[in-house]
Amino acid sequence: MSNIIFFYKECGRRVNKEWQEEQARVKDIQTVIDQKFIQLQENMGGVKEGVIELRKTFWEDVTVNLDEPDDVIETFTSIKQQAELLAERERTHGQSYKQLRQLDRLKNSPYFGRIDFHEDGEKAADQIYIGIASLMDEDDEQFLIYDWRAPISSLYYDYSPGRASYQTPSGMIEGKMELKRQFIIKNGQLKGMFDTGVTIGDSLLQEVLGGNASTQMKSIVATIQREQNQIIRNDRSKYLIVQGVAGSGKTSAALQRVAYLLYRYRNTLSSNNIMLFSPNPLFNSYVATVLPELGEDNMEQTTYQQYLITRLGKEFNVEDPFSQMEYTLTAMDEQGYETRMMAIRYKASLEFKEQIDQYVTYLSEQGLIFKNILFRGRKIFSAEDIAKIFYSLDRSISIPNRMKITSEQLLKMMAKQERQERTKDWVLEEAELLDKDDYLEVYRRVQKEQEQSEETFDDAEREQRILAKMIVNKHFKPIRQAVKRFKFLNMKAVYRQLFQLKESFLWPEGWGEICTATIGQLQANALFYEDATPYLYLQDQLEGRKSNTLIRHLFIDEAQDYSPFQFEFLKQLFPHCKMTILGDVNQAIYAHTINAPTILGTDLEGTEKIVLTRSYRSTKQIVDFTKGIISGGEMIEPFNREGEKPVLKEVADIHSLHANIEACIGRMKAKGHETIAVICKTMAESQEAYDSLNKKLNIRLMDKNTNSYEKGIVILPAYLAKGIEFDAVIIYNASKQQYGREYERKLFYTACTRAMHELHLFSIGEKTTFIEE
Ligand SMILES: Nc1ncnc2c1ncn2[C@@H]1O[C@H](COP(=O)(O)OP(=O)(O)OP(=O)(O)O)[C@@H](O)[C@H]1O
Repeated sequence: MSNIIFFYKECGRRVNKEWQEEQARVKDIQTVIDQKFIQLQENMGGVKEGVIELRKTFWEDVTVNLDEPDDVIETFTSIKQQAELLAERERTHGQSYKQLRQLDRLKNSPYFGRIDFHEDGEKAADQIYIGIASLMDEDDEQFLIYDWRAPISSLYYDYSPGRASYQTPSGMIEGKMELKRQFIIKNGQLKGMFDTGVTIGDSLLQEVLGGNASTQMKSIVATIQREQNQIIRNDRSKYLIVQGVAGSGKTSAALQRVAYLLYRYRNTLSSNNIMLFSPNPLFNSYVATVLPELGEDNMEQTTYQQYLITRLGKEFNVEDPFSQMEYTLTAMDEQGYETRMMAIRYKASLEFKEQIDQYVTYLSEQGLIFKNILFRGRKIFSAEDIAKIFYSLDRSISIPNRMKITSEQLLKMMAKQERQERTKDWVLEEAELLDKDDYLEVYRRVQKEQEQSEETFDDAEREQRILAKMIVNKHFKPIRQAVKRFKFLNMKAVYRQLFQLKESFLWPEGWGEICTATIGQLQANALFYEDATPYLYLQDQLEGRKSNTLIRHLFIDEAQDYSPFQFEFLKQLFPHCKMTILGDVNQAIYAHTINAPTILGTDLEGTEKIVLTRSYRSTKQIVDFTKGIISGGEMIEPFNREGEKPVLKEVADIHSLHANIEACIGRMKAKGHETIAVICKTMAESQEAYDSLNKKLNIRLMDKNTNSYEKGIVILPAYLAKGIEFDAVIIYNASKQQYGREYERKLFYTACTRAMHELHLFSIGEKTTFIEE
């Protein structure tokens, strides 16, 4: 940073004067912020007291009168008005609190950029200062700072001085950019400033990227690159697909895009309308601070596995993708391995989806399997009865609608059975065991009936009748609910049957073995990861789609890991959503991606594609090394940041490996690297490495349940390091034996591209052939 200050102070009187003017402006802005802060606090005090007072006196201003129906309505209206008033005050208070936090952030670093833009037809250029939020002057008339997401701010990211234009809701504005300046302001002090050319502050980017890796992702608003800005501000496409090389800023751009959308559509879109699907829980927490840092609430975050568990977790032991990955990487010698690999690939494909669609057509005519409905252990409807109802309905009605009609008919018939049940002996017996609360309830109902009915009944008889009704109703309730939720469909058996049908389906080679393995698994109430999506897809075709309409924008990060089948399923789940899909084909590490299309190749209507080829994470030396691992790596351009060349060392055995790694870690620490990762191929290898290295080093083992990490030394398998980065990376054993199959090439690439400043590779014996000479 000192270079930049030095540069400016040494550049003569003119520059010095400008420096002073800018420093003075920073001071002036601070004064305005202080005034606004005080004013807002005063207002807030009033609002806060108002809220407390209103909560206290809530019932005093409400007239409660329940005598006549009209009075009840009036009371209800009065409570509603009071509640609305309170909610409004609470909202105002919440907003003011948010503004206070925003001012606090601005005070430290009010802006990072300035452009002087001379709009065509205007007399002079305007000075536009750009920061993470906008700020008006004391009279709320002029912008002192423009939000980085404002239309005019895009000039800063898209142009160098010269002719420039930007889009506004009312059309294109053209003009000339006369100056583009970058600032570094910390703790309210101007620390550096320089005028920039084409790209935004190469030097500033150097500074930012040269720093230590962080355990939480940072916002990049001050240094967004032009190509990233195209992603962030894209308003048009239904599907925005970003293929970006490792470290090209896909995740960063995605998060700034969320902030942009929240700003651009602030009247219609809020953070709970946006969802991010991320690769694992660790990644979820890694990115969780970016939006709050920008003054926005976090979007909804989930992983695909979390979704699967919500829907299937109660019925099955659902395998997670990491266990599947561990299997595909370690079980090569186990019996049935090839079959499983084949199954993983086939069940991820659109061919399998088509077979399921065909199966659904078949089920429309025959073959649906139902369950008996039991009441107190007694069958009240047999599976056959239900099948009869279902298949007696007109075949032109869709399956989900027929399910609905069947459910309604069953409910009707159940109501009849329920009435008959009330006179049975067990009801009387149970009545004797009722507790006090139940009796009170019965008494209350008896009273009510008495008031309403003109006939006179024997109270005891009335009581008995109500009691019986209550008891039977209680027992029927869960069954009724289950029927409403179509639980009478034997979904597990229907899915299993798919693997038992031979005729009229076009099954792939090896299908017989796939079927045996799948059925075995289902019988143990377990579901392979590759079965979970097809299972839910089939269920939704039969029971009706469960679509989420709250989410209006979906972000899928690490999208290369999703299968075409999963993508179809997601589209069905989020039918009205716009999607931003980000990934890197070279990091497609799951077995289903072998020789298969990824969703990054999607070409649906409304798709726009952006390719990022510049890598910002790693030094030039690391990028030059990693681009040699994959085919087509020539197109990857490193950002010009120098570092040491990656080092590979072949060692004789595991003892020597550990001794070398210990020494290497010692050197890394001495150089000031704060996050150092020993990346293994699998969890099994990570555990082994940990057990040994742990004896001498303070080291943490990360597994699939880890959801945050601190600075220090960590050991983890490559597939969990996805999306995150470290100052220094040590590849535990880059041998030919470990990384020998073509399938492991991308895993190896993913591991190596996690390094920001230093990469060290060790190999027991001969190194992998993925490393070029
Ligand atoms: N414009 C930028 N300004 C500053 N830093 C940037 C910029 N773009 C990317 N970076 C930095 O580069 C690193 C990689 O970014 P990010 O993780 O978003 O890339 P990615 O494409 O998602 O990577 P991967 O696919 O390898 O997980 C991060 O440290 C990020 O802060």
